[in-house]
Amino acid sequence: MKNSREIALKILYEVDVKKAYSSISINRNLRLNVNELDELFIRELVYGVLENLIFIDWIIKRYSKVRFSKISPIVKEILRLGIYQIIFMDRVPDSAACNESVKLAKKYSHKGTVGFVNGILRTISRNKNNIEIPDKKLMPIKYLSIKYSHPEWMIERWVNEFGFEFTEELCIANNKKPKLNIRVNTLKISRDNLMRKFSDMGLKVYETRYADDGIVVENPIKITDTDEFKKGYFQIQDESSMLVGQILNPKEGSLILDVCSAPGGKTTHIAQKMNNKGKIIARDIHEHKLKLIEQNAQRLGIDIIETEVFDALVLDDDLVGKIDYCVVDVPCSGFGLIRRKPEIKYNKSLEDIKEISQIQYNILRNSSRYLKQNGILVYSTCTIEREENIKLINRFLSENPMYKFVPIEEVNCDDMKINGRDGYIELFPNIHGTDGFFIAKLIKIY
Ligand SMILES: C[S@@+](CC[C@H](N)C(=O)[O-])C[C@H]1O[C@@H](n2cnc3c(N)ncnc32)[C@H](O)[C@@H]1O
Repeated sequence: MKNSREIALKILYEVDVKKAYSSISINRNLRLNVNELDELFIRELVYGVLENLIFIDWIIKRYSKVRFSKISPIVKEILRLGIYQIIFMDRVPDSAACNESVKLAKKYSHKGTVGFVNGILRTISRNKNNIEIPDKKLMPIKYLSIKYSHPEWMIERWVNEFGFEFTEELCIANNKKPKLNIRVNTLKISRDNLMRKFSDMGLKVYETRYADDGIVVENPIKITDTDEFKKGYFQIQDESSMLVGQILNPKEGSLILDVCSAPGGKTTHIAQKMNNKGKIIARDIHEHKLKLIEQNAQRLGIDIIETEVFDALVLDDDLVGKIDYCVVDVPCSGFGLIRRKPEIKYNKSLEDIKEISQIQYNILRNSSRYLKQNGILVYSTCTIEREENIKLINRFLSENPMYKFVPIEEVNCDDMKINGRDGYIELFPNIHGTDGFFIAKLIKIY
């Protein structure tokens, strides 16, 4: 059987070389009879390395006699794991970190690399309190990039958009673990009653700040194994994403179109808001993902959702002018989710943002055509990139004068941190404690 470090190595290799998603690779590899303590250790190793990858590689480049590009992928992962333990994990003695890394090198690489791994890790261990990074004043972008492991192009963009201090706070928040948020299924139970049940189970819970249906769980257990989950009392969903249904605020009996709906977090919430009365057409381009909506809807006791495979980039003439509410939760760069999926930082480029924002615009333009007069459209992304958010909406409104913003009244705008009066909200992990998110609310006026 593989030990914890071997499993972490396998996951990191899959994420880096095979471009797997960390969450999917972790879940797949942890299915194999791993006990709870080992699971926590593996998660800490994997997320720790991914969160601090640029900093860790900076250290390798400083101390390695072999050029970084010449180090084989598997040896790189072994070094990264070793360095993470030495620099960030006080409870692992450096000697154990070195010895275990050497064992991995013996097993997974050729003999020649064993001495290399041993030598570099012991040198780093000796120098770990004197690792220099670029100067904050002289090279501010490089400083933030290496200290918080975000690519330079991303930092430069954010510093221009949000300023240096904000960007530093954002990077710090991006490297922190998010708290588990769940959405109460008010079709089956009230928030108070579910909180009481959770407290009785020994869970520390409190209400989400902005979302009416959300609960924060401080000390989660395997919550999807509970009877409460199986009975459909709740759904796992970040607070930011719950605000889409809250802001859409649909009337019972309406006809809703959700053009990018899988896996259905928002669709099922909207059905809940409609008291399971009316009809929701839930579309997505991927058939296998639509099955997840159907499974969730069944568990939650919802039967007003009809799923359909449909490409939102294609205009469906049959629905033009027929929809009361349209949800446009587009695919995006995902930079609001760095806390959950740190590899996002390294897998996307500036070109990807340009490309995805054109797709988003085309999806929005088609979706807007489905609204009746006075119909409402909510556009959302899980990114903080303004090119995919407010700049895109402003362009849409200037080219399509029959739509305008609707002031958002469904979220407490007296809270100075959130302002929806102009018809949109931006959420940031460093300010709101949520995923980075954008929601705009539009109406078709003629
Ligand atoms: C942000 S996710 C949607 C999340 C979902 N609304 C929820 O709350 O669970 C974007 C979705 O868009 C889908 N998608 C991507 N391109 C699409 C297209 N051209 N037409 C329809 N769906 C698309 C993806 O498969 C993905 O499920």
